[in-house]
Amino acid sequence: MITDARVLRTGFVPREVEHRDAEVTHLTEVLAPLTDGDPADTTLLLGPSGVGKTCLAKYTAEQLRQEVLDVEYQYVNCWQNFSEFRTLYRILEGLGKTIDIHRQSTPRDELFERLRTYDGPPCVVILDEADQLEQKRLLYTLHELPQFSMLLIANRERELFANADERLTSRLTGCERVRFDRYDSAELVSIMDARVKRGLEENAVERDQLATIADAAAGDARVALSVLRTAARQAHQSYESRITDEIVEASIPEARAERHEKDVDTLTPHQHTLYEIIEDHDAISPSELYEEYRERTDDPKTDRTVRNYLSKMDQYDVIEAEGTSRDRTYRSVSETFDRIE
Ligand SMILES: Nc1ncnc2c1ncn2[C@@H]1O[C@H](COP(=O)(O)OP(=O)(O)OP(=O)(O)O)[C@@H](O)[C@H]1O
Repeated sequence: MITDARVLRTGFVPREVEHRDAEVTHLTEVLAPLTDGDPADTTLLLGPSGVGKTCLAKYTAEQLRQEVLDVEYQYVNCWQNFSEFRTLYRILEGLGKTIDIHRQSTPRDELFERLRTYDGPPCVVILDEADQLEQKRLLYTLHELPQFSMLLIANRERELFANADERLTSRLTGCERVRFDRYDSAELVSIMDARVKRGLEENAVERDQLATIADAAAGDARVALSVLRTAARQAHQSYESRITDEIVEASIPEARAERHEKDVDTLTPHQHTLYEIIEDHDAISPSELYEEYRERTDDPKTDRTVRNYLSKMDQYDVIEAEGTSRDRTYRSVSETFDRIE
């Protein structure tokens, strides 16, 4: 059944991306100055979840690295490395510049200094979920340094600029933007089909079944591939020679639940506390939520940071099993926040 499990994994960067020619061309043009040794403009990649922003950023940077030997790229997920120190550390670590740096005691300015004095090959820095960075000074610094070219990935521009000061906002408002729309069903089918050809035995899944998965995924390739992976694994474990319709039907909620669990695993301790409070209530007002969070936490974040977390959590309701109370709570909390803003 499964001939190459790697190609079904979420983090897999395919050799060819499907249906994103215009976006690939745009990004390649943005990065073109690097082929002559010049820095590229800072670029924002914007769009909802699962539309290929991360995949295309990595793919284009990889293509460039194959074309120009003397170029580096570093990828950091700011959702997991939300503090300035952690993101800086990850970039320097990738560049082999963290010798002698102690996570507890090295001052942040020392890390910034290492970034400024970096004299290796030009480097493309991909900051995924860049809106989650708590402090945005790092963006300003990277934007100013000619050794680095930044690709900033976020769902919405508004969140990316949320706690940026005027200096940074004025720098970034003029930068390049690549916008991504949701896929339609036929596009999702061909994204899955390319993986099926490389990762599953022939005739393991029918096109109609891929269409059913695509409809359930509602434009999100991450969800579509996750359902496909769950179905293939299920068929494999049941010694089926092909994926049955029943397996497809069962895999849709299962993949959503699995995805949700993984998302919860990636929450930071503060985000986790918020998540737990929301879980404990059928509905909760933003002020009650913030109060309870302050009570449960020794070093609470500001109200604004908390709102930022919540708007991020709101995304999970898209992939959450339909109609659970948690789902509704997320929606009501973040909608209320939206109304306040
Ligand atoms: N055009 C494409 N061709 C092939 N695979 C794709 C394409 N778009 C997305 N994928 C695959 O779909 C999955 C989700 O894509 P990706 O992580 O790039 O989405 P995203 O827009 O960055 O979403 P998120 O905001 O949730 O991180 C990945 O496994 C990726 O490889």
